Amino acid sequence: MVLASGTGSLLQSLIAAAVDDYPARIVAVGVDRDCAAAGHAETAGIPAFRVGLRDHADRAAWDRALTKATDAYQPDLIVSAGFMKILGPEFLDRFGGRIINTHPALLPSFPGAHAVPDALAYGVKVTGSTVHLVDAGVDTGPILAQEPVPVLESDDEASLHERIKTVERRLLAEVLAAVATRGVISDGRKAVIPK
Ligand SMILES: Nc1nc2c(c(=O)[nH]1)N[C@@H](CN(C=O)c1ccc(C(=O)N[C@@H](CCC(=O)O)C(=O)O)cc1)CN2
Ligand SMILES: NCC(=O)N[C@@H]1O[C@H](COP(=O)([O-])[O-])[C@@H](O)[C@H]1O
Repeated sequence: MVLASGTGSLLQSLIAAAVDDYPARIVAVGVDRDCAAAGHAETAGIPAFRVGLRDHADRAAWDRALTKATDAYQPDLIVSAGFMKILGPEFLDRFGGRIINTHPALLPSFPGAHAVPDALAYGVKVTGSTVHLVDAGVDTGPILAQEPVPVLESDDEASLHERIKTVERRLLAEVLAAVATRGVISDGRKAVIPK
């Protein structure tokens, strides 16, 4: 199960990876808004659903609806691949420990929805990609994998973000396969994928 909100290039990379003997299958795609990611799911013949915040009375109702829509597919794991909403307590109660997120920075640096422009504005020389378990905080969950990405003098947000995405597309597929195959051990702060 993949959650997305945007252009869906990371979703596309997971669709391309999840073939042959890859140890995971994408059972559905959930989005919170009309976005290209939903189109990629349709093109690939993968069921997709939309649970928009504005379609619900409040955040709790949205959380409940997203949980119900996701539960219908009985996913073993959930991947947040550019999903731009903070998952709420009902969703975390139901799927906690089984939600993987990819973040375009080296957490704990630059959490939140604007990591790439924040890193550029700060002037860091190295940023990167983080894959982590999702918890109730914002990008505070136990880290599963990280990889550095250099920031070039010539970079703008688009060029830097694309270079980070190139790493994310590979790293996310690798981490998902490892967790699907060997599971993950976490004490809530640190996480280890057994060898
Ligand atoms: N409970 C959690 N849910 C999610 C996490 C998380 O760490 N804990 N990670 C996000 C993905 N993400 C960063 O990697 C992220 C996405 C969005 C936001 C955010 O502030 N969203 C705002 C609305 C922004 C918008 O609608 O454009 C919000 O939810 O109010 C922060 C971090 C996936 N979910
Ligand atoms: N904080 C969440 C966040 O910024 N997520 C980021 O959204 C992008 C989605 O790319 P895509 O739409 O091309 O798959 C990815 O870089 C992902 O790390």
